[in-house]
Amino acid sequence: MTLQAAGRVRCDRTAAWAALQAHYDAAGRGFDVRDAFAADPQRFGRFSQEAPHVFADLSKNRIGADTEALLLQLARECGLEGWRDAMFAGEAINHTEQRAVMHWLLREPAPAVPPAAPEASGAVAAGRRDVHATLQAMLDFAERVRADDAITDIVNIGIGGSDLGPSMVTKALDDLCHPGKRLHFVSNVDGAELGGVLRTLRPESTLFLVASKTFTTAETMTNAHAARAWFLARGGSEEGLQRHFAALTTNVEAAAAFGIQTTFGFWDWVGGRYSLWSAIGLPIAIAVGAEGFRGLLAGAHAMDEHFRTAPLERSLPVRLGLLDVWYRNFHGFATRSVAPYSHALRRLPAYLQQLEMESNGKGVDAEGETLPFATSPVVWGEPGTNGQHAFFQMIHQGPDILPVEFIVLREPGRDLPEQHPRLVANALAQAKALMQGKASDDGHRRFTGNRPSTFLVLDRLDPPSLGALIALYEHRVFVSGALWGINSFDQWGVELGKVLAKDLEPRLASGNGEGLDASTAGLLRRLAPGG
Ligand SMILES: O=P(O)(O)OC[C@H]1O[C@H](O)[C@H](O)[C@@H](O)[C@@H]1O
Repeated sequence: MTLQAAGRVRCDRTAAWAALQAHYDAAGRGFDVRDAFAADPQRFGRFSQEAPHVFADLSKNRIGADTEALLLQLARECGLEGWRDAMFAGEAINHTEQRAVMHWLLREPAPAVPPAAPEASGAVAAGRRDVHATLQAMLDFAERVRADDAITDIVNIGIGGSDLGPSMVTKALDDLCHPGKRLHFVSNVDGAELGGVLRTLRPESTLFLVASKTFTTAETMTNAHAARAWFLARGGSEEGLQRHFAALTTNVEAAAAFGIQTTFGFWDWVGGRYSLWSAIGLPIAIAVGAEGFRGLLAGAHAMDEHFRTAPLERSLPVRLGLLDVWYRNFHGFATRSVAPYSHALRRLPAYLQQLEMESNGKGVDAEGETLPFATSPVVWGEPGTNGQHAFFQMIHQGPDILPVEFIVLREPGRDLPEQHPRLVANALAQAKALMQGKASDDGHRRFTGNRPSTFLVLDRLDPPSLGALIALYEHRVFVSGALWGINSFDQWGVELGKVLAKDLEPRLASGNGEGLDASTAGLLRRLAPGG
């Protein structure tokens, strides 16, 4: 599909792009947030945004009202609204795989009366028919596992999108998790991970969930076969396998061929990194129950509606996505640090790395043409306050500007709530220090300030708020990807390494480097047994 056919215009081909460059040269480069606050008493209000379950303060960023106006013009000229509507209409916007992109459909509330006639496009109507029956079956299964005292350990075997979302969410909602169920996430093909978990388990009290959209991913299949062998070797029977293994996949046939009968399916229009809302979310449903899982979906749906209906200038995903474009393409800031001031959200940076960098880490536009500008920032981070005692030195005083995104909860979690004010004060202090800086005659003690940050606030870390936060990030990635003119929904960049690994593995035994480049051949010899 050409950009033009899709009603899209690549950002660098718009009038707004040139206007933004001129604006950057004239005012953006030298923009000082401290001066902007002094000049505009309304700045906090102007650059903060309420969205469902999430409040955002963008005012400590290097943007003025004129910057945002031009960025909004850019969004309109790029056809963002039409592209967003195409996603919500179920069009095959993932054109390199000829797939619709409808993770949002998984979050729609069940219709009071099932729709008789398809009122939307074919893909949406078909999806709507399937989603709720599958969801109900999965949630019923989750409730049965929760009620089954014989099952104490649930092992999710999956990688990438079949691991990061459920792993992050179950940690985030730990306060609400079933106290009698231990959840384990095994992703790496390094036997140390599965081996370490299996050592703590007994087959009769363990449920394995084999989570893989394709059911072909090498790491997951290797671990699933090893788990099955372990189960059978410890006295488990073939019938027992049926009670102790379930599959979460779009490839029901492959799961059956593996020997698993209990399968919860989903559809090719759910991208791996957007799949925690589907059957891939089963570990979440087991941990927090059907009601909790529905709460997660409801929060995400509220954010979907915000993204779908709010005018661009009041849309939080749009404002954040535009800021990303401004920083990446005009200021040249190459990274964004994510700093959740919440131990529970400690895996959010890892989750966002896949969501953002696998979606928008592309070097060609939708037509395959090489892009003359940068795309996804490197997303990285650690929970606060830990990061403060590690890399914040560089964020405060290093020569690079590293925008930070703080995520703060108004209400404390269950444990030691009296420590919460100290946590929150630290987040506020860091954001303030980054902006304000500190003058000193001694260069070592000088803080230049004017270092940008965004501050996201959730009232509490409950399923709806977390669902909304994740959906916010999904849509923000959509926005910047739309402007860059790329396909945010494929991931061809992960394929080459998979193919080469298949060729290299058998060579490891012999050290045979024939036909390989000198470096790989040399390493292979060094790594071969006795090398
Ligand atoms: O769920 P699976 O099919 O096993 O895929 C797991 C992961 O591996 C792939 O290589 C992709 O890079 C990811 O987008 C995907 O989430």
